Amino acid sequence: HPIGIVGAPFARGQRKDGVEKGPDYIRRARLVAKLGAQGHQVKDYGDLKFEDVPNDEPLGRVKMPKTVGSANKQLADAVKTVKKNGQTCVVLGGDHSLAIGSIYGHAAARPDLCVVWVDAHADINTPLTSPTGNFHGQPVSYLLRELHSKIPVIPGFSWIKPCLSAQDIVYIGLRDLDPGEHYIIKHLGIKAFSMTEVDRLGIGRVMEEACDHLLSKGKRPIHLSYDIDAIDPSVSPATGTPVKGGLTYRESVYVAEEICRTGLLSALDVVEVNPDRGKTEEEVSSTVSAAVDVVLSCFGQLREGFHPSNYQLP
Ligand SMILES: N[C@@H](CC/C=C/[B-](O)(O)O)C(=O)O
Ligand SMILES: [Mn+2]
Ligand SMILES: [Mn+2]
Ligand SMILES: [Mn+2]
Repeated sequence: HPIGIVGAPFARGQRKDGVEKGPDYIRRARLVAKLGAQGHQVKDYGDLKFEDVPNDEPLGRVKMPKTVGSANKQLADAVKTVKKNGQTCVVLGGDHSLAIGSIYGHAAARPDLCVVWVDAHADINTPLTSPTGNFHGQPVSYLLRELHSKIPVIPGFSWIKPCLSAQDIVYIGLRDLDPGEHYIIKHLGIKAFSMTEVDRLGIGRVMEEACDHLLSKGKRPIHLSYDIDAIDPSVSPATGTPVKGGLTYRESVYVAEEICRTGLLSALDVVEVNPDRGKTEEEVSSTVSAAVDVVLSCFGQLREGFHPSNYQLP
């Protein structure tokens, strides 16, 4: 499939400046050229322009709801357009609150989608369970039908209707959850492979079981929402909420290789790359290059090697 790239330089889902630079740093690592070299037709739609909504009062602990709501409405429309154009959509973040718009817009075009959420965190706090009020820790709660009654009316969010059921999402990489999130995952029976399962089963079995769970009733489009903080901070330190004991570089690539192998990848978010959180140039480049390798592996880059179909041995 052809690929459509959307830059989403958004930071208002959390409090640490710099994550809005993610799209720029990933593009500067030549993502578009590298995807082209892999034989893909790539259209780069450029960066969305996000403006703070004026007099955006906090709602309890929840900060800048109108700004977050309007940015995600804008992103939802952009993602829907990319899908209507028959492209696999790649959203470059920006913080993880963007998954609200990305998944909503994707579901508008492909209502039968399922979600693979790769993250140290579950991002499933409701506004009432959130310990920080940061929206990047809440996106999944707005998308799940089963949690609809637990979400209060929020200015700027009236456009959102839940578009996912609990069995339509699988988590990989979890290792830092709040009590409310753990309660929700257990009570809704959401399939979750924390780092304990990654250690116990190995990433091979985890991917096998994750795909079996989501695709047991037949093929359907996959939305892969990849938070760079799923990967161990020794590989990707330049991010807002690093947590030790994460995916190795090899595991982070294997996840993408296996999603690619399903042939069902329909949209990808790569979020939470924050160049300002790298203590050294090397930390920033290591984080950005991990993000680029996740994308390239989602679109066919293989460690076993590759040769063009028309290759002639000289
Ligand atoms: N659970 C914490 C951390 C949220 C982390 C969000 B991230 O996964 O998008 O990095 C919160 O709710 O504030
Ligand atoms: Mn996240
Ligand atoms: Mn995270
Ligand atoms: Mn984060």
